Amino acid sequence: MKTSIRIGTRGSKLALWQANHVADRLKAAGLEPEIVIITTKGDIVLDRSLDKIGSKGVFTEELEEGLRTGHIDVAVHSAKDVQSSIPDDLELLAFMEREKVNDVVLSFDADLDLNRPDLVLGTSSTRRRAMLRRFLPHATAADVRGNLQTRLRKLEEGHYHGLVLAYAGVHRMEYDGLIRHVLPETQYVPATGQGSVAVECARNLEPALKAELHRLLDHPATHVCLRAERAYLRTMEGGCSIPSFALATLSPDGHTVQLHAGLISLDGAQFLEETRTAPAAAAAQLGTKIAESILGRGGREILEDIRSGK
Ligand SMILES: NCc1[nH]cc(CCC(=O)O)c1CC(=O)O
Repeated sequence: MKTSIRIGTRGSKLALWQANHVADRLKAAGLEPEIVIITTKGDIVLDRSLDKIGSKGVFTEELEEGLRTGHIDVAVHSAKDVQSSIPDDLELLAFMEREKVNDVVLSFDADLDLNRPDLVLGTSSTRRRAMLRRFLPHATAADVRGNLQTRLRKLEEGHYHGLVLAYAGVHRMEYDGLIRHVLPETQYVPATGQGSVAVECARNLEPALKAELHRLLDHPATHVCLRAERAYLRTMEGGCSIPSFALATLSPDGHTVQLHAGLISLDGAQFLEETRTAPAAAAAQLGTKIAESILGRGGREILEDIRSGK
């Protein structure tokens, strides 16, 4: 088995944190990781919101090409940014242990009151925008793109009172001191995969190496949860551009997976959600079942409205 591993990653600070997280694990096991930075379309196109760039996998395509050519051995992504179906010649070899899943509100105002009538919150996600319309209808959601550092700068410049972000990224960038509110995950249900790091490789990577990387990096409990959430998203046929949400949890004995998932209309008026449990071995079927149910209960019409730009 070869021991030098080329780890492909985007160049943002969060992406590099994730890649270093992987590299540290591999180093501790006696492997020799090397980090290779690859720029993706999502890093270049910053003047349009993500749902308007159009193609799925805006943060992953160039990395996947690197896996195919052998330029890199593994690609590291935020699990949330990985498309629900990946190409046949590639595979997700590990989902790393999940960080706390909540969304949080950051502000330079230590006393930021979410009930102030003129509240403006920065967010780039359709899911968060729709949830804000539902749970904080007086608030204005301002679109914000760019990496976390850019968003923080815009917050500092006063473009909005607060910024809604995933706790995971905030914590990894050590911005915890700016967290003013932790949004409850029962209302602001996170996006599929939020808080976990995904490791992808070519299907034909050396089998012994693949097995070793899986053993060193995969967190089985997180993997089961992501299997349920990703099956849900796959059946929803959505990328990061639809306001769907999914959060799975595994019982302490590891036998039962619970999935809370759904879809919210852009205006926040319709909030379709469902929670069910299944044996851990049936995690994927659970995701598919909930998605089919949500689609049948009006989800199909919500997606149609979004696609036709209503
Ligand atoms: N879509 C961008 C993205 N991808 C992963 C994270 C945060 C960290 C994570 O959930 O892994 C973020 C930023 C955010 O949503 O605040």
